[in-house]
Amino acid sequence: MTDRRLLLVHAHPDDESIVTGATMAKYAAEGAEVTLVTCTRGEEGEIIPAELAHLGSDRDDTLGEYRVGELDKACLASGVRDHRFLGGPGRYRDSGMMGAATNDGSGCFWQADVEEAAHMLATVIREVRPQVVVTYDDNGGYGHPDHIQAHRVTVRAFEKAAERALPGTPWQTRKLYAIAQPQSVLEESAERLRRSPGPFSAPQGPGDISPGTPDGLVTARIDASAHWAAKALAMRAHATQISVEGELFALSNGIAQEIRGVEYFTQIAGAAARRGPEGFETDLFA
Ligand SMILES: CC(=O)N[C@H]1[C@@H](O[C@@H]2[C@H](O)[C@H](O)[C@@H](O)[C@H](O)[C@H]2O)O[C@H](CO)[C@@H](O)[C@@H]1O
Ligand SMILES: [Zn+2]
Repeated sequence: MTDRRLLLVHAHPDDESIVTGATMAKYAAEGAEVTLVTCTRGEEGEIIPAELAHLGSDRDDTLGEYRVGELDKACLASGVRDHRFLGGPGRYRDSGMMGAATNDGSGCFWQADVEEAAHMLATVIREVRPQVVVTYDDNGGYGHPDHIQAHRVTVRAFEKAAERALPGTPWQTRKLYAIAQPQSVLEESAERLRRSPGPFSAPQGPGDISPGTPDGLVTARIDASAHWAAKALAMRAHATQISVEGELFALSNGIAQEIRGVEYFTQIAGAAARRGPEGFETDLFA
């Protein structure tokens, strides 16, 4: 089926591969049109390779441009052929972690006018006309301001795109999903990693990885295990942010995580889902 269109909204170059890399690769490989919208260029990120430390915001401040190149390679690995930056490259700057002074920067995404940003995103939605849109939950997954803002902007854009008051042809996306990490999955993963963290530090508990999603809120389980290698290759492309060793990875905090081929979602708006015998949807387009 070639008329399936999936649009994903992520905060920084790296998020798309870490939490939805397998799902994107699966649907792209199956012939769906996959559009990725990234809200910032990740200018405030930490840098893992010492030889690239000069790119940092406290030195050359060229990490954003460098991460655009990393994202291009990651999209090639996952088969994503349509990528946009919200408002164009550099329109919104990475806000830094919650509480950082950079949260107050006038051009950062956390300070964006949500209506204005949602209008930009609604324009993309009306152009792409996706049946399915994916972004973060209202906590942004783990409380990063850019992730929280991406959720807010996407929810508003989902509504705006369908509003007749907005000039142009309305588009009602059929289903809106938030990325989920079931707490039971995180607990099992953290236990395995506590025993075998590879070359990284062992998480002390699931909370070292993510707050996670209560299992009862998870509505879709996408088994994209066949596309695990594409996800791992895409994650390797983000070398300033992610270290990959075998089936494990770590962000700049050095804490071991598993590269998972099964990814989970919570439907937050749209048509009622048809769940399978295990209580999950197994196809976002179902
Ligand atoms: C996955 C993700 O959202 N990464 C963000 C995040 O990066 C984290 C941040 O630098 C934190 O201080 C580290 O401990 C952690 O290991 C990093 O993953 O925030 C960055 C700044 O906003 C952002 O650029 C990066 O993409
Ligand atoms: Zn992020």
